[in-house]
Amino acid sequence: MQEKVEGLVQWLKDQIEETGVKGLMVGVSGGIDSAVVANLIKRAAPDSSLGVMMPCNSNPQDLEHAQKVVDAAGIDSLTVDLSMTHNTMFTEITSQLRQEDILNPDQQQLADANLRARLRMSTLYAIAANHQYLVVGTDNAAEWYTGYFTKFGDGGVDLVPLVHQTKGEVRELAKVLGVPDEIINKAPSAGLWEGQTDENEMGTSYDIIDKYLKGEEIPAKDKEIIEKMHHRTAHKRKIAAAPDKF
Ligand SMILES: Nc1ncnc2c1ncn2[C@@H]1O[C@H](COP(=O)(O)OP(=O)(O)OC[C@H]2O[C@@H]([n+]3cccc(C(=O)O)c3)[C@H](O)[C@@H]2O)[C@@H](O)[C@H]1O
Ligand SMILES: Nc1ncnc2c1ncn2[C@@H]1O[C@H](COP(=O)(O)OP(=O)(O)OP(=O)(O)O)[C@@H](O)[C@H]1O
Ligand SMILES: [Mg+2]
Repeated sequence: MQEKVEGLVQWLKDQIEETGVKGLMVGVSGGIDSAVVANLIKRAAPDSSLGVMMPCNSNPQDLEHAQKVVDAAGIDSLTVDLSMTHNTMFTEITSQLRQEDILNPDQQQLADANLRARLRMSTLYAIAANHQYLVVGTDNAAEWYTGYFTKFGDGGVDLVPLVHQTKGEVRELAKVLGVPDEIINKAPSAGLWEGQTDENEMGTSYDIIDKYLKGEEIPAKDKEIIEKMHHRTAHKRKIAAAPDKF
């Protein structure tokens, strides 16, 4: 794992060198993926790395966890509270829809959740432009393969260092990097609505997705869920479709 840490840190340093930017930044949620990225960017750019905490009508415990991550990593940080912006924007959007266009409650919850992820992306890019930093994403191999991220939200980033690491490998990296146990041991959540956990929403588990990615046998019902998610989200891993030139 130590070798992997060094390889990823070197890769991040190379990206700074090749692109000519001044540093790297990440949204810090209080979850394990962003905790690992915060530590990696701090090592790659000790004096020019930034963690941004962005509560958005979130559970207050997320912010406490995010602060613990920032403190343990020793990374510079700032907090931008997006709750009011989100309320105003979502209320204004839905008030403009015609009655017959009003979404069902599940679709509405998803639209609301994805708006939060995209407000975070907009915030990160506003700060990145100011600092001349790159925005570093946190998607791991399991999230990337299943498309379990918001297109142009948490998926809207410049670098994706963890994209070949299974969730299990992210946990191992977190231990080596000194991420607090409380963060390592909690259930992965997008925190996009009260009580959301990744594994409940997906209907399968990261352990099973990791096994699938390593070519190991998994139950047929999980295989079906994973392949369906992968197929349905192919568009998120490609650039926008364009017609042939004529
Ligand atoms: N075939 C196609 N070709 C091109 N574009 C296509 C398309 N199908 C849908 N689209 C477009 O994509 C949109 C749907 O994609 P998207 O907006 O991403 O939305 P969607 O995939 O429906 O939802 C995002 C999922 O990611 C989860 N998430 C989000 C953020 C963070 C985390 C986390 O783990 O922390 C998890 C979230 O809980 C939810 O399950 C559609 O509204 C449409 O605009
Ligand atoms: N409240 C938040 N403040 C700042 N960034 C956030 C916040 N919520 C989500 N993000 C960003 O969106 C990313 C995607 O969230 P995701 O839940 O997949 O990762 P995580 O929270 O780091 O880890 P876990 O999957 O274990 O919850 C986060 O890693 C982080 O960069
Ligand atoms: Mg999370």
